Amino acid sequence: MLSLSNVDSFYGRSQALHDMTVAAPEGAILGILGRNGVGKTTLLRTILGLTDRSEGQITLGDKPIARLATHERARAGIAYVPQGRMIIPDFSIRENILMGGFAAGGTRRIPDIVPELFPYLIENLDRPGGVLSGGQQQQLAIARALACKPRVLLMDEPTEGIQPNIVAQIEDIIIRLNSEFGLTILLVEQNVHFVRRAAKAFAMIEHGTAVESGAIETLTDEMVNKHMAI
Ligand SMILES: Nc1ncnc2c1ncn2[C@@H]1O[C@H](COP(=O)(O)OP(=O)(O)OP(=O)(O)O)[C@@H](O)[C@H]1O
Repeated sequence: MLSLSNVDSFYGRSQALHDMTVAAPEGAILGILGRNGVGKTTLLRTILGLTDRSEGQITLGDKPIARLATHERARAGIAYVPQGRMIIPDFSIRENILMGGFAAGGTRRIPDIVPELFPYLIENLDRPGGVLSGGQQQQLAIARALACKPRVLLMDEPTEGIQPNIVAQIEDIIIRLNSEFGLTILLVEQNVHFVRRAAKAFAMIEHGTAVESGAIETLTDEMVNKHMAI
């Protein structure tokens, strides 16, 4: 279980999270929903210690991690698949994947799970990351995160900007990472239909705080219309 309790988080003097309390059940997907700019990315960045300052409790299992450096949180088992994927275009696929291992100080090898999930990447290890399609870059960003052998994956809008016919493949990978490989996943996602299909629990974010949360079956259309309609 990864949980945040009464967390405030800041960029300079600007407060982006307010009294955020949210929990991802062990081995489950937590869907994180809300309009643009409400603090979903900031929530993931706060878990990794990537905002300027935060207060409150963050625990992974029974271990408090809020005071740890970012690399120590990675070593504790948290990996990040950021919005926009952040592939290094001039690095090869191999180099992009191995960077994830450096983040956690682990072994400098491609994890066994990658060939099983992403055969295309393994067949093209020497190609530069920059020539890949959006969907292939998303696969690469996920493979890079897996290289630090995480227990928990933080995924920020993994299907955003991906060709519609490839979106279902990425969604299936996310579901497999959870159901077959047991990863706990915090999934920021605009596609409510996918969240309902994949997640066990949800948190609806508004103004930097969780205004609704619970089992996915309790996410109503009224909540979606109230907090996500533009
Ligand atoms: N680096 C930063 N410096 C200062 N303010 C920031 C920074 N990043 C985000 N913010 C502010 O924090 C608030 C939350 O932004 P955040 O990106 O977390 O929202 P979001 O829900 O992920 O939105 P989106 O769906 O557009 O990514 C916004 O008001 C935003 O302007």
